[in-house]
Amino acid sequence: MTAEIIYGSKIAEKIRANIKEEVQHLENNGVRPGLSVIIVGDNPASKSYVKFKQRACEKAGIQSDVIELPEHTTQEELLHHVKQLNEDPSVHGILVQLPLPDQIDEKVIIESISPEKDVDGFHPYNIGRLQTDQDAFVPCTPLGILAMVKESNIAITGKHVVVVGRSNIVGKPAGQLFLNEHATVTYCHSATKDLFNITKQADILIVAVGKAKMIKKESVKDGAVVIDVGNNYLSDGSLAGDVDFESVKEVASYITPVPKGVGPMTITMLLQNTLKAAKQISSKRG
Ligand SMILES: Nc1nc2c(c(=O)[nH]1)N[C@@H](CN(C=O)c1ccc(C(=O)N[C@@H](CCC(=O)O)C(=O)O)cc1)CN2
Repeated sequence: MTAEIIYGSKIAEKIRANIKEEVQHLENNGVRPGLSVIIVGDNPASKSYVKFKQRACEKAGIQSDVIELPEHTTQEELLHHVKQLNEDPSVHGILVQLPLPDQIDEKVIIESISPEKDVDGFHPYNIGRLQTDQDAFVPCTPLGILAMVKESNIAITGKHVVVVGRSNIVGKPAGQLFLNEHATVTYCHSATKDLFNITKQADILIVAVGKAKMIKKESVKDGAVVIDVGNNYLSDGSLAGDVDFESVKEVASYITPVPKGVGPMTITMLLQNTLKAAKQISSKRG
């Protein structure tokens, strides 16, 4: 079997075209969706992700502003910036790029973002709503994964979804999202015993651990759908996923590549969440 490749970049193009139209429509009614991104420090990967976000916003007609703060920024200073954005009526979405430097507590910052502007979907309010299957801002990467799976007409109900990784950004909400779609979900992590025996039982395998090429074909069931969230920069400057693409594509039915797989969908779901925030906030204001 050779897997069908799910190009997130292609699916993203279609969704972004629709978002652009909706943004235009909203603007014709006097509301220009606005996203503010805060980045602290000089992490090169974070800087390039923020650039992707800015460029995507521009193309979709979304107003985007980036606040760049130095590495030594204190938690109080960052809280002050978030507070200002919470109060700014032209800002519909607020995103603090992660990771943050050690002197800042990520959880405190995330909780300071107004839940109605939390387009990353990381605030406990939105996480709680996702967990109780209510409308919420859902974290962009899991939301993008679900959109790719649905767009590829892959059935989810009753399927065994194995999530490798338990981060708050990807692993945990991805499992929750697929549970809400009536999958049977197993989480695996660094303390999981006999990991590859469990990955081999997955109908849909989502890997988000940050270890280049750790999943080989021997750890994947014939016909499984394999979603690779990894973005690992190797010493030669190349980019690798968490899945050994060349080997796993021989046994999987569907596989996402890196790059051009999950990454572009993450950015697209950020645009979608920003549009949703702008619609909700403007309709409340009347
Ligand atoms: N506040 C947030 N911080 C972080 C998030 C997030 O969703 N919100 N996610 C990740 C990083 N991330 C977005 O911020 C992200 C990572 C990768 C990509 C992407 O498009 N990758 C490309 C390849 C990149 C390259 O060529 O260098 C791809 O996979 O095709 C987008 C967004 C951590 N922080």
